[in-house]
Amino acid sequence: MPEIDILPDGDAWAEACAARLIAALSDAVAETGKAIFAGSGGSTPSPIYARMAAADLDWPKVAVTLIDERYVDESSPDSNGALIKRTLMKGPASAARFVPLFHPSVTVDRAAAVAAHALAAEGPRLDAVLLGMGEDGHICSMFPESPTLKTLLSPTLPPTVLGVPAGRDDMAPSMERISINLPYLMGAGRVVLALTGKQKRAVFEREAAGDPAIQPIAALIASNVPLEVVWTEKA
Ligand SMILES: O=C(O)[C@H](O)[C@@H](O)[C@H](O)[C@H](O)COP(=O)(O)O
Repeated sequence: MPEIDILPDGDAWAEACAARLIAALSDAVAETGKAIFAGSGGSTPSPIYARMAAADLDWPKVAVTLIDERYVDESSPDSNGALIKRTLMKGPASAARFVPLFHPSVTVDRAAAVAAHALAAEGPRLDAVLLGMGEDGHICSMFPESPTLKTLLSPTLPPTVLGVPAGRDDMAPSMERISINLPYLMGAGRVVLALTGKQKRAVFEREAAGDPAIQPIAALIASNVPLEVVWTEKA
């Protein structure tokens, strides 16, 4: 079971998450002249993005992408691209370059293939990743009941981006999605899993002890993803 870093309140929690991610990006810029950040959607990351946006970083050298996206363009309220542009890429951070996962295409799988190509062109690894977790235990678009789950969790594939079909029950996404796979997380510099609330902590502890073949959190742990879990009770 990975250690959970427990923060006293929402401010300290958001600050701790942002500081870890910014440190990883800053180290990557110093070492390689560039850095890649992949962020989550959902409601959890906004206060973290607000703090990252205020950080002193060489933003023109940073590429910002997503760990997953709904198959919608940025005019949709469900677009993670629109969310990250609005909450992270503002002020000095607007000088970063956005690498979308959504591309208009005939099918979600074709769009994912275009995204995989574009992301591979940015470099072999993500320097900093911010993950959120749903109360069903999903991270990225790795949903318990999705037919794409096994492929997304295969540790032996190269890092890539895959299309995820919509499903009918609560354990599958309600819309088509696009997601990075487990090997992208295995090769990442730092991976912060930002959690809030008693319920998510209980889900995390249950999932961590689960089956790596079908439970994403267990798969991350089994594959030695450099996971840093940062929790506070109330954000
Ligand atoms: O929805 C998304 O874009 C992310 O793919 C998803 O993994 C998210 O991080 C969790 O569902 C948690 O969402 P909340 O932060 O809203 O609880």
